[in-house]
Amino acid sequence: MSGSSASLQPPADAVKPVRHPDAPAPGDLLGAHYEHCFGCGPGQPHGLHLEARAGEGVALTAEFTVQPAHQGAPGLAHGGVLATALDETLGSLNWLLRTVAVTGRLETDYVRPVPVGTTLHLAAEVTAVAGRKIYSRAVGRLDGPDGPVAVRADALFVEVKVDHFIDHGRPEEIRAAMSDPDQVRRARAFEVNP
Ligand SMILES: CCCCCCCCCC(=O)SCCNC(=O)CCNC(=O)[C@H](O)C(C)(C)COP(=O)(O)OP(=O)(O)OC[C@H]1O[C@@H](n2cnc3c(N)ncnc32)[C@H](O)[C@@H]1OP(=O)(O)O
Repeated sequence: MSGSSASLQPPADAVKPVRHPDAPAPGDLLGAHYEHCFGCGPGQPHGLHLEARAGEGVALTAEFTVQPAHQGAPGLAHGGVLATALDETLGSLNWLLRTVAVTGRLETDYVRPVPVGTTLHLAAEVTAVAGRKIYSRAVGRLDGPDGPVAVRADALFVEVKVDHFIDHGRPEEIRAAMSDPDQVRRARAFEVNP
């Protein structure tokens, strides 16, 4: 059974998403947007280390291998960790739009358990944009990109200004991220907002 709530249905005036001309080429790895991101950052020993790769249009694929640190029930991935994998994958789509946005709503269907050691193959796309609202969906499969569906999500991201992070984040982390020598990571976090 599946079906997302009314607030995840794009309104009548929603438009198709437009891939930014400077978006990474299809097949390119996106890389981590922040060293300490629990979803993708290399500086998080127990993080997901999710790797996303640009697709065609405003779509991408990602992979995440479930580690022992990600268990909920014995030998199985924790549901919150799987939601994180979906959130991170969906959030990465915003780099293809060159929009800074945060998750407003994330609805997840858990279809099959995901064992430790499994690589989850995720695919996500933006379906519509309405003003600051970005509608997207993702699916995660076992055993390969065409394997059985394990998880699904529909989401609404909301575009924010860089002030969102400056106003709400801790100054020490904001300062460190702003002085990250990796220009792409800096741009993804702070410099792409109009
Ligand atoms: C820098 C690179 C980032 C890469 C991210 C990687 C993946 C990780 C993604 C995340 O996990 S982000 C962290 C988790 N999310 C948050 O911490 C967000 C916390 N929430 C907020 O900061 C605010 O609630 C939010 C910015 C989402 C919205 O507040 P605003 O005051 O800016 O907007 P507003 O409340 O006016 O809502 C704007 C529109 O979105 C709609 N909306 C907002 N939240 C909604 C919601 N939860 N459900 C449905 N609709 C929602 C709202 O109804 C409205 O629709 P209309 O324009 O049609 O009136």
